[in-house]
Amino acid sequence: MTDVNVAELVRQSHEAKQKAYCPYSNFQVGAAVLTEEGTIFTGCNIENSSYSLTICAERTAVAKAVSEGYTKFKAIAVATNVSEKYMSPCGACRQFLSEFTKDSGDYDIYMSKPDLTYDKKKISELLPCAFSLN
Ligand SMILES: O=c1ccn([C@H]2C[C@H](O)[C@@H](CO)O2)c(=O)[nH]1
Ligand SMILES: [Zn+2]
Repeated sequence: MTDVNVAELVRQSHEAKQKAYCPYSNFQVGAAVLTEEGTIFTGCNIENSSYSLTICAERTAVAKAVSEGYTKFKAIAVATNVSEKYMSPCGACRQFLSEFTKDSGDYDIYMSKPDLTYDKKKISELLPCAFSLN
């Protein structure tokens, strides 16, 4: 079991934000997910000219982790350039992140501002009554 270095996870989410492919919204988002084993996977939002095909940063990071064989998460950090409030994930991402509470337990999400301050919540706080087949 790995301890969470929150400052490092938040820092990596902001670094990932720089890779955002967002020519339509110019709204950069980064994410960094920490696995139970201690590996960090990062991701950014990836937009598309067919707008609805856009992939959010949170899902990019989790897809990278899962496709490398990691499904147990301790925490995920999300970064934007918004300094007025802590931005929380969209509904689709909340459901996507909830899926992995089955393997991980109810893990933490750190929503952060550009100054690297953050708000911590549980995935279940963001999406109570998540859809689940079991
Ligand atoms: O949870 C979210 C919500 C939005 N976005 C991205 C999608 C789009 O590229 C931009 C503006 O909505 O932000 C994310 O990456 N994560
Ligand atoms: Zn999303």
